[in-house]
Amino acid sequence: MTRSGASHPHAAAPPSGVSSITPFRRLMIALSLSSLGHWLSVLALTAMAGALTRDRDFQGQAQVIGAVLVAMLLPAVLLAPLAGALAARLDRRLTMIGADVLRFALLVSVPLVDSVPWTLASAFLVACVTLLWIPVVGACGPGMVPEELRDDARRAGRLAAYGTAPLAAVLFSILALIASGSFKAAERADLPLYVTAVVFLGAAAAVAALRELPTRDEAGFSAQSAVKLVFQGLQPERTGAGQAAGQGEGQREGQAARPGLHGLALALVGVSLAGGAVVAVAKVYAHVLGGGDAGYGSIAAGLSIGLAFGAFLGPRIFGPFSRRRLLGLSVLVAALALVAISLIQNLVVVVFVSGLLGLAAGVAWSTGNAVASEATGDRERSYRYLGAVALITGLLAAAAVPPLAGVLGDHHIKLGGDSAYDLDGAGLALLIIAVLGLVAGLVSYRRLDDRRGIPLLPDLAAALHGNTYTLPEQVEAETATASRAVLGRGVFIAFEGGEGAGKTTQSRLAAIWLRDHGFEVVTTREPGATKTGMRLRALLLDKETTGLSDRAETLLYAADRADHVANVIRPAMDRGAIVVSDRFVDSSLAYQGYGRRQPVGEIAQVNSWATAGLVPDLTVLLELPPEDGLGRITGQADRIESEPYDFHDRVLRGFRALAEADPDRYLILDASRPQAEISREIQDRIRAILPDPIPASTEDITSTFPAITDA
Ligand SMILES: Nc1ncnc2c1ncn2[C@@H]1O[C@H](COP(=O)(O)OP(=O)(O)OP(=O)(O)O)[C@@H](O)[C@H]1O
Ligand SMILES: Cc1cn([C@H]2C[C@H](O)[C@@H](COP(=O)(O)O)O2)c(=O)[nH]c1=O
Repeated sequence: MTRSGASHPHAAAPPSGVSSITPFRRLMIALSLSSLGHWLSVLALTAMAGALTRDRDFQGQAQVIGAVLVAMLLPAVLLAPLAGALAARLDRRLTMIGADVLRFALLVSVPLVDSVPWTLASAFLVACVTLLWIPVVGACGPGMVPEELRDDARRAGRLAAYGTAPLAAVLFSILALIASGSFKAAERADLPLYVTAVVFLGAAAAVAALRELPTRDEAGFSAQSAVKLVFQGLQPERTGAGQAAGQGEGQREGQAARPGLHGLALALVGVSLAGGAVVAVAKVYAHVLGGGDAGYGSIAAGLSIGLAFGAFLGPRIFGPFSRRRLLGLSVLVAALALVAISLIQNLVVVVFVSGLLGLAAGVAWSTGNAVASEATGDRERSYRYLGAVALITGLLAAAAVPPLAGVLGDHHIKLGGDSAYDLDGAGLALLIIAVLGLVAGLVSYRRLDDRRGIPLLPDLAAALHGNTYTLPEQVEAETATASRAVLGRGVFIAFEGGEGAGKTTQSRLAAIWLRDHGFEVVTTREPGATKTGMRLRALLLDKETTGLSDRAETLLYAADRADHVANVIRPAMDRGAIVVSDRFVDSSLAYQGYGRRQPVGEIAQVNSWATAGLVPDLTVLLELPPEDGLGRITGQADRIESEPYDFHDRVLRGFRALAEADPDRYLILDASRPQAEISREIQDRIRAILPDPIPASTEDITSTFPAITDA
């Protein structure tokens, strides 16, 4: 049984316009070229290692190629903070141009020197230079756009940095095809190296043409140790000496209370291991399957194209499906794809199944990011954490899988009669990693699953149709709950949104409309609906209240809410009234969680206790850009309204994330539209949750609908 997800009449369009800022656009061109060079250099240097070891046995060749990958990943794991600190002291333009020219020179030198040690050394040096380049671009980009476009700028940067990977793989395959038809075996790896070098030269020229680079004085450099990020996990960040001294216990409790985060780490490791293992042996595996370097490039292309599609399409296709379930499932699909890659020894099949593995990994990446952001309330930090887990797992895969393939060696398995099955070392190593991935997938699915008892297949099928699956007995129970509303159980409707979005206006309009149709309605608000609440409101919103810690603020809002539920909401609902509240728990999740960057999961727990688990039957989310909402407010801004734009922007995004995570409970509306239009949509939705819907025809016939105007 399914029910429709919340209607989304207004999908908050991200502010557009970064591409119209010429210096930023030019920087993105330079970043795209440099990133293209980076991805090409990984393929070209590993191909060179393969060419230089072509006379060695499988084991020797796999190990040298694995060593090149390790040399290219190790600096990012060990030296990122050092490189960040160094880059911050250097001139930005010179660093970027110098880094590109250096990479050009290193790549040209590799075929000229033509030795394994120099190829390894160059791989390491190219990666070190890349490490200097990355923080400079990271620091320049956001400074070139206005504050409100910073998120867009970050997204554009990530697209340029990662979106070029599939292009690089396709280009490499084409170059490898050309080289195989034109050069001797010993020289076939040279062409991709020279082309990569030229791409870096192009990136240097693009930076040289960029006159408007911010100077070195501006802040914005950040490069954290991947190891530290992984060990720190998604624990709340310690921000002060007091916290460090006194809150260890609380943090441990918080971590344990955040459901699914252990499953999250395991899922990320599982999927990165599967992807990393394919990359680690793709070169030798393609050779075993008779594909040469073009085959190697095709496997990389399959993987990276799948990854891009998965990351982009996953959240769109599986919209209403539980993200936690989806994360566990995508790890299982990636591991199963790896089983197929290891056993079906046909290059074309391997390329396509690599695409499937990439697709699953992309879905896991975007879903993992959403799950982590939801738990921490900090998208950037979650993103960095995911990147660090993928990097370290990739490094381990590159270091361990090729030697494992060599040690395992080839196996000739007799299947009875004349038939036999050949399983080479690479295939066997991939099979072992696939089994590990399956275990990680199963355990993480169990730990992450937040819809236990709901069968998976109908749930998935409903999600693909844009709906959320509901058990028949659940629907009956919900209908019965609604029916009891007029018989003594009440209905609870909350209005949420940023400052000046129109919550007070719309909650009043809804209440008038409901009363007009005979319901007992209690309108209320947070904070400050009770006597104690009014004192808390004064304390919380008074600008004289300075130095209030984020945790104390959260608890004061929760205290107001506890009093509100116990003395106003519950009693009204118990006598069957409809309660309409201007703000409820989601305000704390959005303001104190996303706005103040505190863990959303922990705030939800505190509030669940404070409200004895009360959840609105419907939450109307009024979305309005902060500048518009704050512009609507007349009079002095209070303590929260006075927070910077960034804060209110995080709050807006926080509300959206909450609504998207539970679409059935929300009605998301574009609050910039005329009041009457908004209130009409709210009435339609309220009608649907009332036990005895007010027939629209009644209104038409009797014209009882009051002419409501804003007082
Ligand atoms: N749809 C609308 N279009 C234009 N103005 C509106 C709209 N809805 C409300 N307003 C006006 O915006 C101002 C703020 O509205 P309202 O007090 O309802 O917002 P709010 O979300 O409750 O604000 P706050 O966060 O301060 O509680 C009021 O002057 C109101 O008349
Ligand atoms: C319930 C709640 C509120 N806030 C903030 C949001 C607003 O800035 C004020 C309340 O003012 P309003 O004019 O009545 O909307 O408080 C919050 O930060 N956390 C909460 O839980």
